[in-house]
Amino acid sequence: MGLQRVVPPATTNYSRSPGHPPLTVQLEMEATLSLEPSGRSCWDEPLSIAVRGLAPEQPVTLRSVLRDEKGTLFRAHARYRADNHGELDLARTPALGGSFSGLEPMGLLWAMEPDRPFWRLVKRDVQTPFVVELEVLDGHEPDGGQRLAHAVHERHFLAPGVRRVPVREGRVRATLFLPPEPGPFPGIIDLFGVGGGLLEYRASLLAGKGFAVMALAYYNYDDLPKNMETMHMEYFEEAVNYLRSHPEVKGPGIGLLGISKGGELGLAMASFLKGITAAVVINGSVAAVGNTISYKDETIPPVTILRNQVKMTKDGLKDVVDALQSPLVDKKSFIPVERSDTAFLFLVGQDDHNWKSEFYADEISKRLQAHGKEKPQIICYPAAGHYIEPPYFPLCSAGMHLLVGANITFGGEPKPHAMAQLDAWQQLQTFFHKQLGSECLHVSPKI
Ligand SMILES: CCCCCCCCCCCCCCCC(=O)SCCNC(=O)CCNC(=O)[C@H](O)C(C)(C)COP(=O)(O)OP(=O)(O)OC[C@H]1O[C@@H](n2cnc3c(N)ncnc32)[C@H](O)[C@@H]1OP(=O)(O)O
Repeated sequence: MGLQRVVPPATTNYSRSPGHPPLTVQLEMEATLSLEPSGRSCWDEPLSIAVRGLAPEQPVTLRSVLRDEKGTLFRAHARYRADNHGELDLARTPALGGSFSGLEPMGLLWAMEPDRPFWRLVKRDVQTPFVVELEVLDGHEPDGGQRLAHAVHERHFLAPGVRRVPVREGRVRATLFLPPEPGPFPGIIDLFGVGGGLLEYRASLLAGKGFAVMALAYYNYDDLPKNMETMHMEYFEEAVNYLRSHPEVKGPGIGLLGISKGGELGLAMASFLKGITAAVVINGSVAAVGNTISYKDETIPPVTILRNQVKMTKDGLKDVVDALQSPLVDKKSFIPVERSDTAFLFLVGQDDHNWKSEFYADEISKRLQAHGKEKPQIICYPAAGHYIEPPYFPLCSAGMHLLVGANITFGGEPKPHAMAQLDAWQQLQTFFHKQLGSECLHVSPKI
């Protein structure tokens, strides 16, 4: 359902000839809220949102809400004023304040905030959509005005025709997403970070862009280890071999995508394992952190934790950005990236407070070049934090860190972080299409 009824009557003055009093006509206009595409769309797709049938210059408030699968509500609102024709198009009209201000056609999604502190928007079951409710209220009180129009929109994580295949092969625990037939498709392994489990939403969205993407669990899932102790590269090697030999995956090499701890593991895979053509690392570390990485008879020990460097923010959160020893000091913890022939793209939030992502990317670049390897591409996003997600996920700037055991700041400002997510999503697709030799699909960079 894209649009719905409503309304109080709008009053319009029609001036007749000079000398006659104006004729006042009561027009029974219905305010409508329309979304394009209507009814449903993919989570990473931009939406056109417009309201029609308002009075000229009418002040209104737009509100959005969605409920996550654990029952937490995420909400945003913004104040607007209709134009002279009683219309409001979020692509042309700036918000006057609220959860965001200025021209933000998708602000009602990316600026959402949870009603539960330190809660992050996570999609657990990609086979169901998030249902977003939007409403238009009369006036500028986000909680007060009469409801003028209302719409319900489904945001899906599986594009039409994308296939979801659970994988339980040897030790590998994963879910493979395949684009609509026919293949073969460039293959990518997708890794999340500390917390473990099997998060599928990024892989499912990316499969909608023409890639065979395997979301790979590595701990705290099914019969995998409950905790991260030693990360054995042999497990990841099995996953790489599985994907490379899949009949719908195009060879010869595959891609890796990893965020945070998943980025660190991606780097280790690209350093130790064969068959990895391209890797995108989102805010990853070049040092082993919190656990040992091992492959055959080699081990990379974790960097030292500098507990006395944990700071407290003015909001009472821990800031751990200085709490890891430099891998230039703890040299044995530096992942041997110089062994890799993989093409790298580093996506860096310059306000990452989890760890020093920009420093790590620069050190990797220096190390690769010093060994005659290809210079990696590094894209830095000012004021973006640690959790660079697919487009329109609201910023999670603080939350429980399972390695620290306390709420920490992850950094980032909502607007620049949202812009970073949008750009990063385009950049990584372009990079993978180029490196893995597929045709570049058209993607429109709009927020
Ligand atoms: C003083 C000492 C100093 C030491 C100084 C050390 C310095 C140290 C430097 C930094 C070191 C960085 C090291 C790597 C940095 C990363 O890797 S950052 C993390 C990146 N995270 C990811 O990529 C996501 C990974 N996955 C996940 O987080 C999990 O899959 C999920 C999403 C929580 C779901 O897992 P699950 O097992 O199904 O979750 P569930 O059983 O429902 O809940 C588990 C816990 O998570 C919480 N949770 C669940 N869903 C959510 C949600 N949506 N939002 C928030 N919390 C949630 C629950 O409340 C629950 O907490 P408890 O009740 O147990 O307290």
